[in-house]
Amino acid sequence: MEQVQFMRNLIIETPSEPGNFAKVALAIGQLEGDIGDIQTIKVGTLSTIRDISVQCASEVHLQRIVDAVNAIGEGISVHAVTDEVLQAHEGGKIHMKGRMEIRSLGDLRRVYTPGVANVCEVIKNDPEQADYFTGISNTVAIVTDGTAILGLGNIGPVAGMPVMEGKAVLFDQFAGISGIPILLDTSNPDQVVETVKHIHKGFGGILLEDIGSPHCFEIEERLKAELDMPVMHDDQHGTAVVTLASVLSACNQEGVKLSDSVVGQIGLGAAGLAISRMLMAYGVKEMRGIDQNEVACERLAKHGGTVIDTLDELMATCDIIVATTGVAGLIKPEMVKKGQIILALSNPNAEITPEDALAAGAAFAADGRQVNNVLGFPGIFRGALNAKAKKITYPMLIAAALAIVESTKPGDLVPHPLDPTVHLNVASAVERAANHIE
Ligand SMILES: NC(=O)c1ccc[n+]([C@@H]2O[C@H](COP(=O)([O-])OP(=O)(O)OC[C@H]3O[C@@H](n4cnc5c(N)ncnc54)[C@H](O)[C@@H]3O)[C@@H](O)[C@H]2O)c1
Ligand SMILES: O=C(O)C[C@H](O)C(=O)O
Ligand SMILES: [Mg+2]
Repeated sequence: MEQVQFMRNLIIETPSEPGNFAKVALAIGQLEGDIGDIQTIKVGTLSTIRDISVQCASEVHLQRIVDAVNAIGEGISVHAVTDEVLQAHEGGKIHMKGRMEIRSLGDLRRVYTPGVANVCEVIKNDPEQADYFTGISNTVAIVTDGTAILGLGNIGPVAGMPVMEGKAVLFDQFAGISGIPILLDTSNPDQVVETVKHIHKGFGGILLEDIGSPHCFEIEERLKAELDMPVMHDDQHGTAVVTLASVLSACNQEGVKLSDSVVGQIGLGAAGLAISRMLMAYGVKEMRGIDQNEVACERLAKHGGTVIDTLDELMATCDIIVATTGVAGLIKPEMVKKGQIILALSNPNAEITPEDALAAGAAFAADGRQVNNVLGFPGIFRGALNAKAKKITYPMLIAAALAIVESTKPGDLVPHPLDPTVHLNVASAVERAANHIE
């Protein structure tokens, strides 16, 4: 047999009758695939689905095994071949779970009818009691139309669901917030605003996620104006907060002032424009920017930035470079200026890897895995919800950025996302800013 090199999991459906799994095992075994763990995912009356791990020698060997299983016929088929990342997503990453266990009829009557009716009456007579007797004030809608999923582009809301589930897991783990994905099948600002307004009563806040530009700007502005609750487009402001924090940390460590620095922003979409606006508001000496889209460039100019004609010119004239284009490898090592700070933030793949940027002479370099809005949005919403804030204001965002700077260890650009103190510090700074406490 060829040398064993890797393991894959095959999701295989068989009719729910004895003997069918044996046929699958035989087909795999005859080709010298080595069966490991077997997990039954679903048992239905008609068919059963199992996750079978198989060690294979190569991709070609794997394909032969898949073909052999499919060739059995008789209702047996391979639905998917997964790896460890896909496996971590099987069944989805989130699940709505009760906070009470119902063990007795007494419990049932307290948690459900008739007891619950009294709670409904309490809330009917004083709607603010919903803050105490429901989970609404601790629940945030994660709303996407799927038009700018990471740097993958307009792949639709369903394909973007793994990102939204990921944001929900981060909300839960870092801020104790229930995040509920809402997938919209429209990008029309009127319809998005109308839909979110009609569902907002079940939520304490709205996180807009991976909604592309330019429609994201109108959607966020209108929702902020029309709803009395925290609304934030993560890719704009969550990213801008974390970027400001990392730029401040880099400047502190280099002994330079942001107000003496020229910053170049590559990509002026949702993330890029918000980063530019925040850095300008924070007093950067000059904000330069470039985008392949003329309207995006005009937006930067309208907000006081300088549009630059070529990427080479931008790279050659700025002390700090931030890139949010979604285009992997856009920045070539030969474009990097010695001593530059380079934040290439596109996910899943950066415009230049930190290793390449540092090797080319950058003083500091990071990518979108390190400088990531995960450092911002959980704590920002925790703080806003704690303060019962009606809006997420600019001072709250600046407070969040400064809390991230304070949580950063010397020598680092940003804190470790698994360091729970950063999320607590951001939450507390945002809550204080919302309550105008210095
Ligand atoms: N690290 C983070 O926390 C973080 C947060 C938000 C977004 N991002 C990343 O930033 C990227 C953009 O996200 P977005 O929400 O701003 O998307 P977007 O679609 O709103 O903006 C992308 C912009 O880049 C421009 N662009 C594309 N190719 C270009 C090129 N070759 N030269 C110049 N401009 C170019 C587009 O015209 C557009 O204006 C994504 O890859 C996303 O993963 C990272
Ligand atoms: O999702 C992330 O990892 C960060 C950001 O929201 C992005 O769109 O890339
Ligand atoms: Mg995003």
